[in-house]
Amino acid sequence: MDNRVRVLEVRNVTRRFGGLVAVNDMSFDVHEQEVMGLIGPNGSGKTTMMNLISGALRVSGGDIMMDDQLISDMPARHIARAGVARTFQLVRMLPTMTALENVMAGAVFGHKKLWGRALQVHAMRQLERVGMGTSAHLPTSALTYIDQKRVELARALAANPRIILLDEWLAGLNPTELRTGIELIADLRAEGRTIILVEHVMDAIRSLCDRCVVMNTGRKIAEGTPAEVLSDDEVIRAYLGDDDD
Ligand SMILES: Nc1ncnc2c1ncn2[C@@H]1O[C@H](COP(=O)(O)OP(=O)(O)OP(=O)(O)O)[C@@H](O)[C@H]1O
Repeated sequence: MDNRVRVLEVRNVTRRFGGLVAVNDMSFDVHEQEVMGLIGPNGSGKTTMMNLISGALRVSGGDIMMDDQLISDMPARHIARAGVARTFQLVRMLPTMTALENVMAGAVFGHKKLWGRALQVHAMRQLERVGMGTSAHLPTSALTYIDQKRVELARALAANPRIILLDEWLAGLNPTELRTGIELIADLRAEGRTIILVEHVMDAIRSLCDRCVVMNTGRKIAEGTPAEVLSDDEVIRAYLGDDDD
């Protein structure tokens, strides 16, 4: 019997850009406290799928449910309030604002409204959570890349999300930073959060993901544990084809 609690249900979701079908009839579930990897070659539709979940893009067809709420009909800010937070492939922060101010801005999108001193304390806790407490008052433009990524994660956490969408959050890190990053994501799962990550770093996929959904040209071509999908013939062909491009 499957005892896992489903938090997100993607059903027959399609997204077109003019004549291009970037996401084509995708269906998958995400369970509570699971790290689910959304993987696939470049241009296979992963970021578009994340944008559909967060509401940054509207679906052309199909449904996305979170618990019993139909989120694919909601504007992005309502989806955020329902408990979905994200980081971006390219770090997006206000460079002249301090780390703390950026994280405070993130808290505003959450489902728990905080103001003034309480907001500041809450934001500071999130920075400490990602090891950035001592840099709280630096402008984000003065931070290294990994530190900017940490602040971005703290900003996502400030909304106290149930589901966190990480789009290549581990990309561009050196091996030591990568280990720290992987531990941080594992800790988030341990504290009860559900994580969907788009990732190309195979070590991270192997060590973090409970399950992976593999996309190629907008479609799901495999689903299973990292070991299962990474030994799947169609998945191997899709990745090799990508290398030939
Ligand atoms: N706003 C857009 N308008 C038109 N086409 C788009 C748009 N966004 C994405 N696409 C196209 O949709 C397809 C899927 O892109 P997407 O960025 O989702 O892939 P991806 O798997 O995330 O790729 P990568 O691993 O390179 O980030 C690509 O062909 C891309 O050019």
